[in-house]
Amino acid sequence: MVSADVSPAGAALAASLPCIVLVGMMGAGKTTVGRELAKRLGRRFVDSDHEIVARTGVTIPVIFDVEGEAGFRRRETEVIDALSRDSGVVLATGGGAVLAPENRQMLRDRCVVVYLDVPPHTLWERTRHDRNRPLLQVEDPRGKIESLYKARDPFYREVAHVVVGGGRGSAKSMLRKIEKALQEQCAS
Ligand SMILES: Nc1ncnc2c1ncn2[C@@H]1O[C@H](COP(=O)(O)OP(=O)(O)OP(=O)(O)O)[C@@H](O)[C@H]1O
Ligand SMILES: O=C(O)C1=C[C@@H](O)[C@@H](O)[C@H](O)C1
Ligand SMILES: [Mg+2]
Repeated sequence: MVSADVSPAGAALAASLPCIVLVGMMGAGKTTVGRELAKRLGRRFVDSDHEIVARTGVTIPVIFDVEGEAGFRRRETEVIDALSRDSGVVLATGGGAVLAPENRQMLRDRCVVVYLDVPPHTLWERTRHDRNRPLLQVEDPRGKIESLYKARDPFYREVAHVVVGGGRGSAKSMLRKIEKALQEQCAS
């Protein structure tokens, strides 16, 4: 179903690209911007975290409590495998989706992958009051974001076809940058 927000340029872009995937750290805006991007392109929006919650019927913190991070990662791989087969979606991933080599391979092979590169201090500002991210429920969440960013940035870059920076900008400005980068990607 094509929404009223879809521009002719957006529709043309959507038609010429496979599954579009957003990767990046917790708080990078994958869910927020991904939902808007899907509207602009007239695509269905899917989110691997939301799908895991829908399939299990419990929250992500509960999955981490019961099955540990390893259990959550197994579910994440299953869901990414299922969702990335649909070439007509915008897929927002969880922040750790790039950790498994098989996930990186699937995403890189099947999709156009966009890395939202947002600096740690901005990530911290956006996530500091949120209790829904188990990896940040530690004594020094700010330091944890910095170390996760350092460890994961190479994986995000490895899997990405396009890197969009400028995390201080509004969600709207991120959206514009992504659309421009995707248009360039299409033209190349
Ligand atoms: N460009 C932006 N400017 C300001 N606030 C933003 C921007 N993008 C997202 N936010 C806000 O930051 C918070 C986190 O955003 P969001 O949930 O989209 O991140 P995410 O990348 O999906 O994180 P996760 O990996 O945990 O799912 C939300 O409160 C959202 O409203
Ligand atoms: O960065 C991460 O490892 C995570 C990010 C969230 O999107 C969730 O997928 C979960 O909280 C783990
Ligand atoms: Mg999200």
